[in-house]
Amino acid sequence: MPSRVSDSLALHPVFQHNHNQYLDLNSLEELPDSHAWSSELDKLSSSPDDHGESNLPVIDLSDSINGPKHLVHACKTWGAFQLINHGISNQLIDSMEAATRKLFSLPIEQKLKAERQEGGCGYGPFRISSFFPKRMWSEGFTIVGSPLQHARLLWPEDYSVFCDVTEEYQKEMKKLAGKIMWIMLEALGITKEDIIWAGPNGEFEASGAALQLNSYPVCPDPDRAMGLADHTDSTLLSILHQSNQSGLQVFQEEMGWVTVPPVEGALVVNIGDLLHILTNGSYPSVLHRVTVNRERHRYSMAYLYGPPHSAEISPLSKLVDHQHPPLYRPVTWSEYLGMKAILFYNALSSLRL
Ligand SMILES: C=C1C[C@]23C[C@@]1(O)CC[C@H]2[C@@]12CCC[C@@](C)(C(=O)O1)[C@H]2[C@@H]3C(=O)O
Ligand SMILES: O=C(O)CCC(=O)C(=O)O
Ligand SMILES: [Fe+2]
Repeated sequence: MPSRVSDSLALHPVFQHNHNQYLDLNSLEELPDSHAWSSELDKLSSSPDDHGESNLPVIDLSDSINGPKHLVHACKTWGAFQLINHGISNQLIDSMEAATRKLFSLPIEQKLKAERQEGGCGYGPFRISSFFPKRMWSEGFTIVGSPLQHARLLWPEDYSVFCDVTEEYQKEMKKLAGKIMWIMLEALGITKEDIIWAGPNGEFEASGAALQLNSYPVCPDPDRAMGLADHTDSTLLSILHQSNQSGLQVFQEEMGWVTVPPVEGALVVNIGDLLHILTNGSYPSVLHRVTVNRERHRYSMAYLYGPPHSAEISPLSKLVDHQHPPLYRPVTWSEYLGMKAILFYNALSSLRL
């Protein structure tokens, strides 16, 4: 069987890591015991289940004939795909990646000035870290709305460049996410009238989102380290840019862990738990994780897209009948994020009817 942390954690104890003792991962020549995952996992990079290359479909958004049907097929079979010709300019993506690199290259003491507090925005380990006995080989920065408050702490003289690029990036990602949502939903026969919270024009104006910037420094012992442990996103969908270094893997029932190599100009889209609920399981959320390497520092930017925080999400009535009863009870995004923080791998199944 493929190595999944979810398989080995029957119970989900919450580990209180001492994050006051931040380690500067960029300066370590050996893997400290606090970051050595070998006892929890099979070898990460040389697992026989890792095919080493991606079969994740590459979808061309500019192909109006075949694009939508390929996209929908990818959602049903993989829960993820790579998207090309998506309309987001290379220049904007490059600027956002440059801002991400600039942020993580700050000295650790400086980054800690913008440390994330309980579940909010700012610099720190992944929110799911407390479910694991070992620490991950990564650092993150979470942005919800404007990063102004934190950017001011990081660059007192020069925060506007970071704020401007994140604002523009989030604006463009929001439009793209809405577009992808409608391709997926229309294929299931869903129209604008079926989703009240999509707003009068169906533009998902009030949708919620977070922008998660991630850094995975080079690692002295990558086979025993974990960049980001396996998880599903608590979103409708997530749109990811990865720098030119592989590391992301998606879990596919028949193949195990499959590496998603960076494809020039492509964004990786993956289905989250809320779209799984909304579509009554037609589009399943996908388990994914990140491995690390000893050659190149890897960066990623994940746009985590969800419904308005207080909208009740439940299986769409058009997708439900006698043969297909609703599989999940209604839940709001806020409520679900709270559940994920306590139940983690069991959050989705706890909503099963
Ligand atoms: C909107 C959100 C999804 C997220 C929790 C958050 O409030 C902001 C950070 C997101 C993230 C990114 C990395 C993986 C993840 C599981 C985590 O620990 O923080 C996701 C959360 C999620 O999707 O549940
Ligand atoms: O870094 C990556 O490739 C994946 C990041 C991710 O899964 C996330 O931020 O939710
Ligand atoms: Fe993720």
